[in-house]
Amino acid sequence: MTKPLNAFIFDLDGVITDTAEYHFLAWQALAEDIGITFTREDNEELKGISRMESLEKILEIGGRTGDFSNEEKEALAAKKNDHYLTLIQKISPSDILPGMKEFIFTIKEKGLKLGLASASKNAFTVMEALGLKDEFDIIVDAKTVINGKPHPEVFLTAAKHLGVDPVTCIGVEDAVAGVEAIKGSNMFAVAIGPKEAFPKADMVYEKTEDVSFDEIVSKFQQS
Ligand SMILES: O=P(O)(O)OC[C@H]1O[C@@H](O)[C@H](O)[C@@H](O)[C@@H]1O
Ligand SMILES: [Mg+2]
Repeated sequence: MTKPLNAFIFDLDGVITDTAEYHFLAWQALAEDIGITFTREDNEELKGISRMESLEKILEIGGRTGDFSNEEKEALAAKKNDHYLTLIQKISPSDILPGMKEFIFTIKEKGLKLGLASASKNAFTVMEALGLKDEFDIIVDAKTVINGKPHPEVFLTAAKHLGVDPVTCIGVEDAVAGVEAIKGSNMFAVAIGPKEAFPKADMVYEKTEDVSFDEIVSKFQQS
């Protein structure tokens, strides 16, 4: 008997579009403003992590934990978000990462459900700009859940809204925290990025253009 497959649940930033780069640029500018050197390597740890948690990590990197009041931290996070919103203003459907549009439409053609599980409060804005908002059956973002990734809540909420059992879902992520959230939800995890970064993923593709629907489904069936 083949294992039932009902849905694919995607992360957004860094999987469907390269907003991960814009998050990095906006954080880097903010870090510089407060005298902190923030590198691309540091940024890897922030992928999938909420806005406020990301700020805390940056302050930790710069040895400035405790230097700012809660109000000041809110203001810093708001400043980063304003910058990020400026950077994403130009996003259009041409910014969908290579192979992802075809992948998403194959999933739909096969009659499977599509969900989005994003740690971003800007997920709807970005999905709208990409022209993908109405293609997804459910979008769950950071505004609708209490616990951020690596907690499984965002993936479990998406599965619940889709009316499917998490074990019949495949999650797609580019963040270590995200893969942890998928596995914590009892879903099959596909990671995008360097193989060595994702020991917990069921499958890893280095780049989005390498993603193969048939290969993923076959590995899922064998799992
Ligand atoms: O600040 P936002 O848009 O709510 O995003 C929160 C987080 O969203 C995640 O999707 C990104 O991977 C993180 O880098 C980002 O910090
Ligand atoms: Mg991501």
